[in-house]
Amino acid sequence: MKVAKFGGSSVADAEQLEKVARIIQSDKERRIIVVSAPGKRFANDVKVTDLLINLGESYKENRQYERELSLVVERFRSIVTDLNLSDQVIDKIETEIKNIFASSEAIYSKLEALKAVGEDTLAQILSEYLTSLGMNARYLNPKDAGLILSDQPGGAQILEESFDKIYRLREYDGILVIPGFFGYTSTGKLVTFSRGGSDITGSIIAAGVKANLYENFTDVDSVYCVNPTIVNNPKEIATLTYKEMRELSYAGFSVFHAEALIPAVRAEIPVCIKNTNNPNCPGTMIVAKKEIQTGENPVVGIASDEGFMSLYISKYLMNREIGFGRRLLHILEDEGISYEHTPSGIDDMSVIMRANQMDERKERNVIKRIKAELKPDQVHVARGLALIMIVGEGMQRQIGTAYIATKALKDANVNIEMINQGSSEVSLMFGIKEEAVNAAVKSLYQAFFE
Ligand SMILES: Nc1ncnc2c1ncn2[C@@H]1O[C@H](COP(=O)(O)OP(=O)(O)O)[C@@H](O)[C@H]1O
Ligand SMILES: N[C@@H](CC(=O)OP(=O)(O)O)C(=O)O
Repeated sequence: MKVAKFGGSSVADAEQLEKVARIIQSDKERRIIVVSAPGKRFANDVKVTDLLINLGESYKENRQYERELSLVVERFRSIVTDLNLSDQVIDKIETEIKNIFASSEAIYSKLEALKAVGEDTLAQILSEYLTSLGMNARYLNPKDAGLILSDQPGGAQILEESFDKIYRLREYDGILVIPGFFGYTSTGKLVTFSRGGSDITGSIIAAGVKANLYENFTDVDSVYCVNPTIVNNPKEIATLTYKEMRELSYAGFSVFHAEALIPAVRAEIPVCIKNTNNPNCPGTMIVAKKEIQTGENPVVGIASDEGFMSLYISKYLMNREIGFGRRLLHILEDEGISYEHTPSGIDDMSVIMRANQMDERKERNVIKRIKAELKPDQVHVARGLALIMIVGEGMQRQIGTAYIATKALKDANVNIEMINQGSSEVSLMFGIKEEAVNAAVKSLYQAFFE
């Protein structure tokens, strides 16, 4: 049995959905289908999830929202019309959205429910379309599929008890179409994963039913060794290990959600990234282990991501002060801030975190508390930081990777603000200024792959 997830680009319009139907039809093993909400049809288009978020913002701020609502409805209407389906589902969307607004739930719960309308509607449309083509397909709500999630709106996580129920989906002999991106808490409240989270739903379902393969259909032929929007026609990656992909997706390979691998890894389900627009292309396989041939490039990929900041603290004799790091991290914990890395020296320590977690108010609080409680010699914040991650299991055995990387950065005239080698030696990370990212990535690509 295979679980196939189709991303926003694969379900963006009727033409894409026709391709999706052909892919499902061409392999009887594709029994469970997970879908995103319609994504962008062209460069400046707006994803349905973003249309829903805009609608929610207008509602929350008591503004007129008829225009935002009609953008959502019209997007689905054109799909339904082009696929020659009944427009029953269109009437339902409007009613459902109005019911969400009229409910007595807290505003944040209403906005969560609203965000899920894109996936939920598309799954119903696809199921109806597959049925119209003579396939035995059925829409299944995530609650009925057994997706029980933690109560963390916009960042929910799967609860262990879900998996036994999901396993029972194997018993159904037709095709199940399940909306991605959301599930329910044990008290029945709808919660979403973080953005891009349909990948996570697919992985959970694949792990739950113990699928032979989790196929993740998107709009590129494979995972490339570097972001294709930075380097033209980069090399394709045929096989990656779970560990490599986890590092790369965390560090900016947005083609696959960073949290989506974990369920598949635990159940040892291989993952294949494939192109809906070119389904005969083999794509990229993500597996538990791979043989590393002698002479093979130790680096498989170079990922980059922007939007980080660092909090720098220095204090003479910090190394002698027991509990300094713990107290610093505790201050961040109190403000609800998670951190990514903590490079440190004898008398100084930096905490690297995503900048969107710390607005000006939080920054003032954090600095005030650090000054009062830790009495540092210096404390300051630097925004506009980008992280570049060089990844490859082969790096464990290869001498000179850091040399090649630092030379490439020097050749591109890029200043390194921070270096961190992961303990597993599978990744090497550099912190640089955001404006230098493209030049740095291009130079690193040349050094390792050309
Ligand atoms: N290393 C990479 N390899 C392939 N695609 C990448 C990589 N890094 C970023 N991407 C981007 O990821 C996009 C696919 O992810 P996404 O837009 O989330 O797809 P979907 O709509 O299928 O969910 C590609 O179009 C590509 O621009
Ligand atoms: N539609 C949701 C979830 C998702 O996975 O979308 P996509 O497959 O387009 O990345 C989002 O935009 O976040």
